Amino acid sequence: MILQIKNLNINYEVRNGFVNAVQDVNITLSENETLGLVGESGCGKSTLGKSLLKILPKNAKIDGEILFKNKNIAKYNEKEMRKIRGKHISMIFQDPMTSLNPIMKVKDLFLETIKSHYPDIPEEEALEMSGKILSDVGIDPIRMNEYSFQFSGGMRQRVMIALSLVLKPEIVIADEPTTSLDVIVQAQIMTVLKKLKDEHRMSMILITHDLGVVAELADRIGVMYAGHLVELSTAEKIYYEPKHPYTQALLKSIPNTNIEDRELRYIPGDLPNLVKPPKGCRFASRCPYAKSICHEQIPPDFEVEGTKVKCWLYEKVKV
Ligand SMILES: Nc1ncnc2c1ncn2[C@@H]1O[C@H](COP(=O)(O)OP(=O)(O)OP(=O)(O)O)[C@@H](O)[C@H]1O
Repeated sequence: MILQIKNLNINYEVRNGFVNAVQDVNITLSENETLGLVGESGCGKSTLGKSLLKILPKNAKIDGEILFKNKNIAKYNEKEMRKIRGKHISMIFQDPMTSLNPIMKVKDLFLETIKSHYPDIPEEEALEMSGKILSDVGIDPIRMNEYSFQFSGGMRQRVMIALSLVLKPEIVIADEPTTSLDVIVQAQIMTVLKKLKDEHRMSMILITHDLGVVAELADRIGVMYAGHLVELSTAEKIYYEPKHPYTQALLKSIPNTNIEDRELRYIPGDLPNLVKPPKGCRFASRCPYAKSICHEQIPPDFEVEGTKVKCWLYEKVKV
């Protein structure tokens, strides 16, 4: 097990209290595994992803354990975390336009990243590493001498992926890596990411609001709703035997490619206010099956046919 997240709670301090963005989340990640993390905007996916690198804003407070190779990095200070970031755990952000410094040549972006972990590396060697990973993502190494603003959106995202992978981290966290790109470029980028992930035998956490994006890539999928991990199972079980009413609704809301049935189904209602979250299940007010206990008590994680599901409907099945 490369990563174990235990009882993770993340609260943002705001003027009127705390936003409970992540509550009591437990997840494990194995070597070479891809875990998809899905849910609609505001459910806490990015907060969880960023907490693993401790790059949350100052008003965020993390409780719980984040065990990376059995060491609790949740307790690490900034200096210790700097040794982890990029080299052991790296992140691909959703918008390469803002996360790549446009006034640096691409080769200098690589040199900066490599030298921050290997200060004594000869420049020639660092450039060779950079050229190799750039060609792996389909960019001619000669373009290292250009600035990132000279690249198209899809090419910038390839540069971003190459930069995140150049130090061969054990875990890469990809946060909506293709959201800002058109569908064809999205597919190309995901193919590159999958190929490199397999070649380098990395583990990946793929964060997205789009269940379709994780369909082919993820081994397991975690579904988040309003700060709770409501369901966790293999990708197959999530698609073919979804257990949580929210997962079921999310699957129904995927636009159908069949022209005859092009109805996009929305889930009625809104996400709850996370400053004053509901007492029980956070999906209860939108759930067609809600019973009284759902409004009163947070469901535990029930284990049903190999799926972890946080829902009172499974109370009688098995705890
Ligand atoms: N800096 C912050 N201060 C206060 N609250 C925040 C802050 N950042 C995020 N939040 C809140 O935390 C909750 C989770 O946000 P988060 O961005 O993790 O969700 P998300 O699922 O990744 O959404 P998106 O896909 O839109 O980024 C939301 O209610 C959000 O408003």
